[in-house]
Amino acid sequence: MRYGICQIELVPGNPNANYEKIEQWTDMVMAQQDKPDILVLPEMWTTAYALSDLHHLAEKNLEKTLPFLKRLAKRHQVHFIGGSVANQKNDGIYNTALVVNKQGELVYEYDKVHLVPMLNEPAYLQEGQTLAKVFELDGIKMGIIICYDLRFPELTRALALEGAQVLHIVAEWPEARTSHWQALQAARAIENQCYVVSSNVIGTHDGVEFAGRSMVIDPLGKVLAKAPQQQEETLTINLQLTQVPQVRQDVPVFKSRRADLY
Ligand SMILES: NC(=O)CCC(=O)C(=O)O
Repeated sequence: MRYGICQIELVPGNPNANYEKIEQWTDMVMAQQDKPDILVLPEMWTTAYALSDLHHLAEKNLEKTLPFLKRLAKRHQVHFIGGSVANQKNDGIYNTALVVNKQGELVYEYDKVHLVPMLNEPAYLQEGQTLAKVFELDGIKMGIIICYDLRFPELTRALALEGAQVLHIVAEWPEARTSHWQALQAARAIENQCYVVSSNVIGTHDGVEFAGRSMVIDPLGKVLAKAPQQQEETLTINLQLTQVPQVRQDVPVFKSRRADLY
């Protein structure tokens, strides 16, 4: 499966500018001879962290982003791990991730369950109430979590126990905690013996500098690709996804784990 991973600088509080950026990026990446099968976008990519403006910027029930991604998916015959967006539901605004397949169908939707206090999310957003679940693209079981979720190993373990072979992390992770960003992704890959694919942003907003360094890590924890800190970048990489069963056989942590004790 060939991946195209988006690392960009967002325009905070300006969804139209960000839709335009993502459309241009998609058209550019899909114009390559060796086209990706799957594209990965970052967290809150329509608005960025313009939290105090979300009451008028958040879209209702994905009414803008879903048709937008469906249109691009069908135009280019490509799957989207569609990052996340500020999503107004009946009882408040959620940080909602979405996955759209190349037929233009919504495959999966997930509301971030761990809101990040360090970026003040709990003051503006509602926390999701449903555990992240596995979805399939081209017959491969996968999962998606959103940024701060990375700190909670239980969430990724639940996805791995459901059979996820690839974990996607869509993020706006700050530069101040870059060492955590890198170490935790490697830890999730190693302990769950799965691939980790992440998309982060660059730039600075409201005094917070973002870390970039979007990554691809294999099930042994080896970094296969890494974007720089302060540069827009597209990571393109072929993942054979054959390594997971072999690694799980060689180091059988899923057989050795004591589900009877914890
Ligand atoms: N957008 C986020 O969830 C940021 C997470 C973060 O800053 C951290 O975990 O540290």
